[in-house]
Amino acid sequence: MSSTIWSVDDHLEDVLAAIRPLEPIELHLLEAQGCVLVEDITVPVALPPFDNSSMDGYAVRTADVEQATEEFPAVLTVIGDVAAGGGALLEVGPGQAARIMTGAPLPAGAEAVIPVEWTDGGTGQGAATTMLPAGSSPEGAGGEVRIHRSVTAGAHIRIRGSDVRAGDLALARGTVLGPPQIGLLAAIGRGTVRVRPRPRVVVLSTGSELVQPGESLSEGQIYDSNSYSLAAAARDAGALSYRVGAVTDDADELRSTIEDQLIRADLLVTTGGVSVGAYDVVKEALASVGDADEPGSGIDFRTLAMQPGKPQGFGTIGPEHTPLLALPGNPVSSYVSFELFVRPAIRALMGLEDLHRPRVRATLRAERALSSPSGRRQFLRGAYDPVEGAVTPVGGSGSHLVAALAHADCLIVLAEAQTTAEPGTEVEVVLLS
Ligand SMILES: Nc1nc2c(c(=O)[nH]1)N[C@H]1C(S)=C(S)[C@@H](COP(=O)(O)OP(=O)(O)OC[C@H]3O[C@@H](n4cnc5c(N)ncnc54)[C@H](O)[C@@H]3O)O[C@H]1N2
Ligand code: MOO
Repeated sequence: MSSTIWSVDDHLEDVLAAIRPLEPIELHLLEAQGCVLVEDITVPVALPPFDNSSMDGYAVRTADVEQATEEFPAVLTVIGDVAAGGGALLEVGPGQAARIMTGAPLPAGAEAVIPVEWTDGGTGQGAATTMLPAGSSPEGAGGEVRIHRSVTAGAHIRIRGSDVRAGDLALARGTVLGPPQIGLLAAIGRGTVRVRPRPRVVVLSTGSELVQPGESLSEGQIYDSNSYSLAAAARDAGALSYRVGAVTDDADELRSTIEDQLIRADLLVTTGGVSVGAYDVVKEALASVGDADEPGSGIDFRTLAMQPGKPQGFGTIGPEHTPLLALPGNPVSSYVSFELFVRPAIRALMGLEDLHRPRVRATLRAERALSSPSGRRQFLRGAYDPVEGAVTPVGGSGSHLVAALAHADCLIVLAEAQTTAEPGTEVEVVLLS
């Protein structure tokens, strides 16, 4: 570890400078959720593809219903049914109506649709509330219908191409595919799209004291929470995450585990073993994984001007120069480090433009002033109140406070030069959700 102290911003810049967006691949729609589109998508067929009804009702010619009222209904002959997805179309002539279902193609001759509630539904009674079920006349509607209201041409009709027309740009490259975008792609018949894939992120924790949840603890042992929180955080950031349970403090074992994992990793994250202790195995193991003949490879261990998260390792390893971030072991330190450095790296691999969490200014709501170490940017856990634009600290500054972290939804940022923050003053807040 060099004696230089790095700023949070310089470290982030170095991390992002080493990240290249992943090569695009063709994915099925649902697998592309959350991914960035790398092609412009043109509409091949108009939406809707044909003029169709927006209501269950009767397709009519407007001249036939011009004078229609409930007292003096227009009486039309029903020539049959048009159902959504139906085949051969009917033709509506003067004095005629076709019973039509929502989404069904408008038959030739018809100019508007009268909702069934504005008719007697063919019953000869008063206003209908619904159509008679098809089961009661399987051959389709016939007889007469009494129409109680007039309509103008085009009423209750969705015109072909009124949503998008063939040749329109459906989605531009660079679009992030959320549920409505995936719906549009499906609606225009696209089954697959070219996107940057989700990065595969391998998370492994180190420490001989670590036991997997569900097993029993012996004296001096603790449960491995980092590999869980960070695997979940990686998934939350958009990655496919692979959690590797804790590796003991043995440099050879760690090196061989990392080498084994490289095959399925676009990014590796380790926690623990980066400080100055005698068993800080990550530093020991990773000092020699870089290829000495390859410029830029290898892991650099640094001290950052931040709290928590002071010791950090970063570099690339293996034949593919896979980026690796070695985060400190304290649970809050590893989580905050993930938020600040790993999450943006995952998003950069995905080709997203927006790499960072939103930041807001909020009024500090606290019983006493907060203190922060001089020369280090402090990230305290907080609860943000968007209605009041206020933030309340949750727990203290200790980097072992996992329970407080679980009850926080933001980080309160105190700048390097700031050693106190008085209640009622404005502070910077990073929103975590
Ligand atoms: N003499 C010094 N000691 C320490 C310094 C220092 O500058 N001088 N820095 C402190 C800071 S700050 C941090 S942060 C930690 C970083 O330590 P390591 O990255 O080497 O992490 P470990 O020693 O392995 O563990 C630290 C702490 O976290 C617990 N831990 C580790 N992994 C997990 C896990 N997967 N799940 C839950 N908890 C975990 C571990 O048991 C330790 O309590 O160093 C300080 N020391
Ligand atoms: O940097 Mo350590 O992360 O202060 O606890």
